[in-house]
Amino acid sequence: MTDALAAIILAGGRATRMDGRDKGLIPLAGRPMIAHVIDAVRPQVDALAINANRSLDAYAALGLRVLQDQLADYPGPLAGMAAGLAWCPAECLLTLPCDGPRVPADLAERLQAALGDGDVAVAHDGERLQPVHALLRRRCLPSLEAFLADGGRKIDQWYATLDTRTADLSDRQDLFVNVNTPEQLAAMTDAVTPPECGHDSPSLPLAEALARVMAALEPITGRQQLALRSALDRVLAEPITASEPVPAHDNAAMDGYAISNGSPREATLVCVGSAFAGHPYTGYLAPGECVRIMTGGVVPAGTEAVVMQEHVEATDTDIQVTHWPAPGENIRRAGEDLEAGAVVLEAGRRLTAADLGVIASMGRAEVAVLRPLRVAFFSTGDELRGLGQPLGPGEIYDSNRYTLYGMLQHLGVDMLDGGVVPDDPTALQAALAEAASQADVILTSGGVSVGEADYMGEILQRHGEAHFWSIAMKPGRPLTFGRYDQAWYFGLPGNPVSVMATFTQVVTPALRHLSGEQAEPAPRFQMVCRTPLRKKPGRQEFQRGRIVTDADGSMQVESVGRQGSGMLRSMSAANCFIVLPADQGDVEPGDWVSVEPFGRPIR
Ligand SMILES: Nc1nc2c(c(=O)[nH]1)N[C@H]1C(S)=C(S)[C@@H](COP(=O)(O)OP(=O)(O)OC[C@H]3O[C@@H](n4cnc5c(N)ncnc54)[C@H](O)[C@@H]3O)O[C@H]1N2
Ligand code: MOO
Ligand SMILES: [Mg+2]
Repeated sequence: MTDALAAIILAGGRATRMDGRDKGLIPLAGRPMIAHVIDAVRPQVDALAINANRSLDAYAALGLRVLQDQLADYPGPLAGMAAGLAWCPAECLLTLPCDGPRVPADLAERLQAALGDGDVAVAHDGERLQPVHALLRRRCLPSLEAFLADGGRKIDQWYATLDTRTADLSDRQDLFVNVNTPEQLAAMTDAVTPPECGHDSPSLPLAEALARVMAALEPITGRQQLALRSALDRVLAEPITASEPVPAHDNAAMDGYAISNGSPREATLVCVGSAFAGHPYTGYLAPGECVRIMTGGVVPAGTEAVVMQEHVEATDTDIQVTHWPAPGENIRRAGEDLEAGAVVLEAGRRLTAADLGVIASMGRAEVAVLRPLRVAFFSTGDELRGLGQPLGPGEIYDSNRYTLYGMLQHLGVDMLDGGVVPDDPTALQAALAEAASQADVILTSGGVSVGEADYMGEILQRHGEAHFWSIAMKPGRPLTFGRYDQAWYFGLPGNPVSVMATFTQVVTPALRHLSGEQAEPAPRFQMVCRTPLRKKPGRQEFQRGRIVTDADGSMQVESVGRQGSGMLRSMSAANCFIVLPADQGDVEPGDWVSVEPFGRPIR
């Protein structure tokens, strides 16, 4: 790269082929077509943006700036180029279409070499100019704006007014192949899938997919005022502040005697009264005096310390201290638990059992929480039967709705179970529309891979908004995220273990965020693995493991055995995921691994 370069990928056109679908977002080898263009261009330029006029959120979710045409009615690529030049933070702007994913690594360099001191360099494929594959100087913007204002729409006509150079790219024919028909899409899929990677074709790291999901989601804001008990597991809508100190008074931590300040150590102290919990002693302790006090009793004024009754010799009227306490010993100070005015619990906290107690300790009977998230879910597949029905040939029972039910229940959401929907686009779309009319989030399982009965992505693409990801995670590679009407959509892969893995790793943090929760990621620990683990480098794996405690009390982890993504029993037998990084190979006994335990013992 010589001079600073920016690029704009043109996705603003009105698609007239491929059923009018937004070309850049059509899935190609598991990812939106434009993602392939982005990957190829990004290393060649200093700044990169997308020109689009619809599906703006879907484009923005790719992590790039999205620029819309300034002119109405899709006047063609020139309007996108104008938007790009107006934004262009560099001397020159590379332009290229979103539906030509096979961008050579030297495209920018070749155009730059041809540009010299001209205004624009345009690619030539050996037969004709390819006008949207161009490198423009930023100084062309006024000329372009004037051309458009005069009603100019033809790109070649505008180029004719400039110092236009030609870049011979006839040896880079792949660049000019774009996708207009399903057949071309199939051919392109083969072309962009490197044969040596096969099944593990270009994929997105899980962390990246999660970051994209989180960036897209807007937490709900509806509130409810609830009685304290009903607020368990709900998300606080506002911070809780202590109006009074807790405890309100200095009080005894032991059953024994409050002994007065300045009493000589050998003295016999006269017992002048009692301070039981709820029954304070109201007088002042003078030197040589003590008060019988019970745990929780208010410490009288003039007290130096509380001595536990095991450390005195007592008669009915006086005591002799055998182990003199340090000043302040066994006194719990006012405000040591909660200081007056302090924020005790932050907004966004999901209330635990301990939190209910803390709030109760301040005397509050009600709290403001966010409304529960409404999550609709259904299973997809012609082979699925409900429980209790007889199975026909090739049929299986639907288990995903039961694991989803369990995991959603633990997240405290309101659930709408949509049952099983067959692999039929009309029925699936109707189910999505129904779910979207009632829920904030729709979860489905199955039908998101590349099979001929995998319709979910296509339906979302036509009627909603979809991002298809091939995530470098095992199990759980295919995942669709998007929107249907106003509802967020997660299409989980059908394999039962994949459902649970993608749910814990993507859906759980997403639902927590949508619920307004300020959630911490699930904790992971390093542990020695005592069984061998088979692992091919390529995808981050979530193998099912069991944490076991040794005779000496130290924790180790072992595999639960076979790890197929259809073997749900492996999840049942496990109490943790063994999380193996993408580049990791086999694990030998004694190697350290990262472990993510399931569940939380207290919450
Ligand atoms: N040619 C390729 N095939 C597959 C790929 C691939 O990359 N290329 N990916 C595989 C991976 S990895 C997964 S995961 C699955 C995901 O498949 P789908 O999301 O399309 O799900 P289905 O095809 O509908 O079903 C897959 C599997 O799961 C069973 N299933 C589905 N729903 C349920 C349910 N509710 N309860 C129990 N079992 C269910 C279904 O019967 C299938 O056996 O794609 C691979 N293929
Ligand atoms: O990702 Mo799939 O879940 O390997 O079976
Ligand atoms: Mg499938």
